[in-house]
Formats: sequence, C-alpha cells, structure tokens
Amino acid sequence: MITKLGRVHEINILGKSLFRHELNKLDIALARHRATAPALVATATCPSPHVTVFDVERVASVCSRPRLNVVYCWYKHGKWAIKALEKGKHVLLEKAFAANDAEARRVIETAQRTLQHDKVLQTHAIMTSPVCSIPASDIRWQFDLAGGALMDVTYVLSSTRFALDAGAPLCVKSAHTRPSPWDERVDEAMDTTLVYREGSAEGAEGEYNVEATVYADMRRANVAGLVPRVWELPTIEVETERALVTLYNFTMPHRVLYHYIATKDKATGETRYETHYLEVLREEHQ
Ligand SMILES: NC(=O)C1=CN([C@@H]2O[C@H](COP(=O)(O)OP(=O)(O)OC[C@H]3O[C@@H](n4cnc5c(N)ncnc54)[C@H](OP(=O)(O)O)[C@@H]3O)[C@@H](O)[C@H]2O)C=CC1
Ligand SMILES: O=C1OC[C@@H](O)[C@H](O)[C@H]1O
Repeated sequence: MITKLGRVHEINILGKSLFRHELNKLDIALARHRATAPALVATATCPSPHVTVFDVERVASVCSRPRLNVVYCWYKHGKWAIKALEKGKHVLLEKAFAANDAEARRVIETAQRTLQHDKVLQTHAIMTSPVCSIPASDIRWQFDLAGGALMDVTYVLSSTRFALDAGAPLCVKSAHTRPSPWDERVDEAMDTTLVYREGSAEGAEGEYNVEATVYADMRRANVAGLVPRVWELPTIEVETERALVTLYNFTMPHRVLYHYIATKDKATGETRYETHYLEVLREEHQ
C-alpha cells in the first residue's frame, strides 16, 4: 500500500530516479498502443516484471480494479491522468504532465478533489548506539565540535520530516536529556516530543499538526547488560488512519545488517513486509 505519493509537481521533478527506485511499487503503466508497450517498458532504466502495461484507452476500466493503486503515465497529456484520478488512483506523471495551462489546472483540481491521503496521526523515530560503542575520545562527545546524541543521530529528525513532508517543527512539546558523563552540556540521550505541520516542507503552509516523538541515544544500555539493542537501529514508525508503517534500519539497508518496511493494515491486522537492500538495487541497475 502506498499511502501517499506526494504532490504532482514534486513527482515530476523527481523524474528518473523515482522511476528507478519506485518501479517495483507501481502496479500498472499506460501505453498509447498495446503493441508498443513492451518496448516502452524495456527502455525504462530498470524494467520491472511487476509492471503491467495496458492500452491507455483502457485506463478507465483498468483503474476500476481495486488492487491497483498507482498509475505511471509518461505522456504530456492530462486526460489519462484525470481518468485515473477520477477512479481514485494515485498517478505518477512525467513532465510536462499536461499540454497547456487549462489542462494542468484540470489535473490538479481533479487530484485535489479525488486523492485521499491517509492522514498521519503520529510518528516515532529512534536510533541508538550500544554503550561503549563510541569511545570517550570520539568527536561525538565533544561540545566544541557540536557533539551530542541529537546532533549525531539526526536521522531521527530527518526521517520524521520526510514522513511528514514537513519543515522545522512548530514547537518542542517536551524534551528530556541524559547528559554525557564527560560533559554535561552534551546530551548522551535525547527523548523529545515535537509538533510538526504536515506538508510544510519548503515553506508550504501545510495541512495539519502532528506530534512526533524521537529518541536518540549514543550510550544505550544493553539488555541485561549483555544484549545490544539491534532492533534500535534507525527506525521510524508512522501511524496513519489506516496503517502502521515501520521502516527498520532505513539508513543502512544492507543485507548484513538487515532492514524491512512493514505495513500493518489496521482494519485487517495483516502486516506486509518488503525489503529494498542497497546491494540488490545496485546489482539491478548495473
Ligand atoms: N553521513 C553518514 O552516513 C555518516 C556521517 N558521519 C559523520 O561524519 C563525521 C565524522 O565521523 P567519523 O568519521 O566516524 O569520525 P572520526 O573520529 O573517524 O573522524 C573525526 C575527524 O575529526 C577530526 N577532529 C578531531 N578532533 C578535531 C578538532 N578538535 N577539530 C577539528 N577536527 C577534529 C579528526 O582529525 P584528526 O585525525 O586530525 O584528529 C578526524 O579527521 C561526524 O560528524 C559524523 O556525524 C559519521 C558516520 C556516518
Ligand atoms: O552518522 C552516523 O551514522 C552511524 C552512527 O553509528 C554514527 O554515530 C553517526 O555518526
């Protein structure tokens, strides 16, 4: 399930790189002539066996299929995108996504009217390093070098902002620190709740406020003094109205370290797991 693909104009800017990395998540593609469709897919940077190509004139009937959720359209016309949007599908459009101003406005108006974003209710991001894994001499502990847990594992903040498509937080609701044993000005751990405005990235007004908790710890105690908490590799949980999405180890998705993206459907209780290892992506793109 893709809960939110982003605004139409941002998708266009992302272009090929999004196509390359997101292709496996796409369900259908549209081609002007069914006969030429395989050739079109073959020219893609990373042809995916998961993409089914349909004659674009069939978009309305194809989009009636409930399991299809995203339509990738690489034509400079909005009419097919509008049909897909009318069926409640997300659309991924190549530039220019419309032939003229009026058509562009129709696409945007249709998207705003039909796309139902799964509203984000809250997020929780965590990243910890086991006690003794960072020696006392490390720059991460030095106040003059901007040391401290939140400064070092800032991924908890960047992932939160990514999930919420948000700019800087509106306010700090609470913040609890555990000072470093070597310098109390440096946070060894930080546990904070921030309020963000969803959609406020790059100066946008945004839509609604969301509470986000983050926990960063550079000297996390082992369980029973022995077991490092490997499950606290950088992880973010994003709770939406319909799902709980967990991205485990999103910064270092290597096979050795393991990672996953879990999507739990709140209605059915079912959880779907997927992995996107860097090595696999690299191999596929060579
Ligand atoms: N983007 C990413 O994925 C990652 C980013 N990082 C970031 O990279 C940075 C370096 O981390 P890491 O390589 O592990 O650290 P290292 O301890 O290996 O390197 C630290 C560097 O800082 C220099 N240094 C030490 N003291 C001072 C000082 N007082 N003034 C100026 N320079 C100093 C050292 O130089 P000298 O040898 O001369 O003492 C050394 O080159 C950190 O800021 C970290 O947050 C780290 C890991 C991953
Ligand atoms: O950037 C980083 O990524 C890996 C962490 O273990 C490290 O402390 C941090 O600097």
